[in-house]
Amino acid sequence: RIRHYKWDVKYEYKSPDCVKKLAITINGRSPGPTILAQQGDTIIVELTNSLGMENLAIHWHGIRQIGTPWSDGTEGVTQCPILPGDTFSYRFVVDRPGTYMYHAHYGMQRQAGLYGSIRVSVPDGVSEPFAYDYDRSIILNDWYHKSTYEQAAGLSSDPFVWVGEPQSLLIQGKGRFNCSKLTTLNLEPGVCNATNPECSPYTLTVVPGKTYRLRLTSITALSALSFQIEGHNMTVVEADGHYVEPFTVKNIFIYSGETYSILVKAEQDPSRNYWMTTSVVSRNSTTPPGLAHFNYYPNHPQRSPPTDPPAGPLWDAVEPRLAQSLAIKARQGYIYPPPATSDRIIVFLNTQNKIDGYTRWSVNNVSFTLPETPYLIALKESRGNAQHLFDQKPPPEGYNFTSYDIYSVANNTNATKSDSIYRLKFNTTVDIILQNANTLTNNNSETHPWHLHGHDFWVLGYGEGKFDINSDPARYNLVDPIMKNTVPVHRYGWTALRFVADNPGAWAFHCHIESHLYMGMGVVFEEGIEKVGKLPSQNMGCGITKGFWKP
Ligand SMILES: O=C1O[C@H]([C@@H](O)CO)C(O)=C1O
Repeated sequence: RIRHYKWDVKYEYKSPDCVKKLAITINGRSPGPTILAQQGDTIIVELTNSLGMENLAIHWHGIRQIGTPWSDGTEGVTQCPILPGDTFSYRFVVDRPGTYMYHAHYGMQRQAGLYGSIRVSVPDGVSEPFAYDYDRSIILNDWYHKSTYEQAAGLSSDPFVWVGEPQSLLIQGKGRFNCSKLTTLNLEPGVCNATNPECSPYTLTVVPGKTYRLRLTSITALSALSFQIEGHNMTVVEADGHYVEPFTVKNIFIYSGETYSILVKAEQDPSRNYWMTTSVVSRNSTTPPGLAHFNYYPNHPQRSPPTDPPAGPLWDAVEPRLAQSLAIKARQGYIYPPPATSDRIIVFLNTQNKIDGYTRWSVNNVSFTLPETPYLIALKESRGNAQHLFDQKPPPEGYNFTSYDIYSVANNTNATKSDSIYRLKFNTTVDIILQNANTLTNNNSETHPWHLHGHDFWVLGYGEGKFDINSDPARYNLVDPIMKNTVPVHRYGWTALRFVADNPGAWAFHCHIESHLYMGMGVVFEEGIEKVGKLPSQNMGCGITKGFWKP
């Protein structure tokens, strides 16, 4: 079946947390429309850029784009940006059931509000390994009052201006900023309006006794989150489109770019409402929790619960977060075991660096920059000129394991910027070890959610401290590891992944924190480029392809 959408993308004033701000909308909405599809459907999104003065690209996060690498929507990697006024047609197949998302992948545009849910159901006649009565999508997000322009300019300035903590957390696009705190930012009357219906709390109405599948998606710019429903347990059943061996928790940790399905039964006292809350973990954040109503029918949806919202977990407790990461296993009966060995092991040391006075993030001391010609085009359509279009020197496969101290501020004066890429032999098995380290601040290491385009990977293991190639692989879970497309690397820890390079194209792999990617925290993989079909001409028009057009 073909599902055809026509989307118009523009800036509009919105008040998602009661504070009026320019937000990017799709057909007037942020979050944008939910894509509802069935496994095997073809999705066509005809996207018109009505932003007026800004380019655009949309990434379909979690969709592998098998056979359509040009529809991945990653500006600079798989396509030229969509220019103001232009219409671009994304076409791809949703080949697996599960919970996914879409969002802007141009500059730091995602955090201006361009995002939404993708929900792919199983084909008719196929049943899922768990039961529920109702299915709902909930997107968690953080929200800044400053514009993307101010933030991006600060990040690429010397002296560096950090974006800081977000002002609000949004649950399904709604939050609530305390207007009395809006003193210095903007004093125009009407800028903060606590009675604006746009920022009335999100409510999920439940029928007593019924079970709800909540598809949680985090699309935060910065924050790692905990999500909890007062007085209710939740059973985790899906992660990034893969069934999880069920486990029950009181709160779930979710990192930017991840999705989870949880089952919640409405089995508490039905005479009242309950809080759903989300709060920041892993950063000592000033951002207040986001609040929503878990509304037992027939109570009024906007009636506040009689209790105080439950406090989330302590922001700096790493143990429970690591424990959740370790608890996520593939569901019995749905295990796709990884190949027993790999052909190549690449270690990615994550560091914060100063390069020419600018604050950057690096992988193995190389900070990523995008080339003028997107890689897919450079590799496919450069007519023999690819070597001039990006740095051909292969980027490093690891770091100096013996001498590098991950617990100290690095003296990485040798760090560089580069647009070189990792070229993977087609159909080989690749292991990636994400190694965390200290930032430029003493005694500080941050959590980074890494997202891979075009593939799912097996999560083989997590550990604390420095990964040891001689002993740690013995701890890998090769029996029932979950497959995901986004995974956290915890502070001062490592995360080991395995994937098969079987999807012809050029694929980004990066930290899903918007500012960190902007500051260079990513890499690109190429595999099987010779198997990629002819690129649609709509992907071109920048870099070397500018010269292809003849009147
Ligand atoms: O990239 C970042 O920069 C700041 C800080 O390290 C320097 O101000 C921060 O918290 C980040 O995550």
